[in-house]
Amino acid sequence: MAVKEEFRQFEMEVGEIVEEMRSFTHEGSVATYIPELRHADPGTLGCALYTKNGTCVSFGDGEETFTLQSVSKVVALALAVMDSGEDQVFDKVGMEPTGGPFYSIARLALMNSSKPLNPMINAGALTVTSMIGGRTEAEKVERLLRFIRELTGNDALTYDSAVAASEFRTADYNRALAYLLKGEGVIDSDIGIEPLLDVYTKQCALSMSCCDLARIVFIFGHEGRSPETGEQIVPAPVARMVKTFMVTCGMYNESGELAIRAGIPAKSGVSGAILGSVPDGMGIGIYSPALNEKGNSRAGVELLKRLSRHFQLSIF
Ligand SMILES: NC(=O)CC[C@H](N)C(=O)O
Repeated sequence: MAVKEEFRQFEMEVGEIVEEMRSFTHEGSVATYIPELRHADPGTLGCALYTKNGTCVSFGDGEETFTLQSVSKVVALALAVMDSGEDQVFDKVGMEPTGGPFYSIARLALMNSSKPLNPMINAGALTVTSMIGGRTEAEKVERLLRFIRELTGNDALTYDSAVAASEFRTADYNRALAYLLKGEGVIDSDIGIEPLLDVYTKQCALSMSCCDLARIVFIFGHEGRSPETGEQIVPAPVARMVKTFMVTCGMYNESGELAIRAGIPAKSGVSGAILGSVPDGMGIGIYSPALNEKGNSRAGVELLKRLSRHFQLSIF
């Protein structure tokens, strides 16, 4: 009874915090460079917590669905390392934060070697996606879907084809990056660059709710094990590596500040999705599409900071 009461109190406090943070949605704006994303309602703020006893509780607009966008980079990284091996992946992609924006071409072109600095920027993510197992575009997409369904426990999960097509049509920066990387021999995708962009845009368009998001990150926070069966979905060292990238590069050039102010390994996407991992604790999934100037969810970042302060969730 006491535990139940405690949990109810906890739920109430989180609910209040979410509603308090909603005011920050007015300070951001929805991404428009992927045309389909501009339909999102900027006032939305949802959150879900996947807790240790295997239940998921959602708050605010937590039932809404949205696309992963760059949050998918953590999923793709785990999968590419599982499929192609750590050595192969990090032969092509570095491990260092950039301090620059996620889409930067200039940095890549100006470096001595065109090896992308890390897997969380677009150049690195395109390279990582090329190393997901599968001989054809369809096989790679299938591989991704199988993995994401395992991570979320949601067999119906798929990508939003309108968002994927919208990004594929307008992906000029990513197209430029991918061809540059191919020219430099970093990407040697046997499926070709256009099919690779097709896989990448479908990966970014994987569509889900905050609870799905929270379950994914819960698994990364629990050494890669399924919350129900304990089965190893992601090898523990891979889960640890992914979380470390979340701390150093997950929020792009806001990663340092978030590490100090929240101390929660997190990854964001331009849809306004954020996942946060509290080791041995909750998986946090957030959705709020109004973004700050760094491309991170304005209210989502505030919510993470506030949850961390209130419940003392910093890993440091
Ligand atoms: N930061 C992001 O979420 C970027 C993802 C988006 N699909 C892109 O490649 O531009």
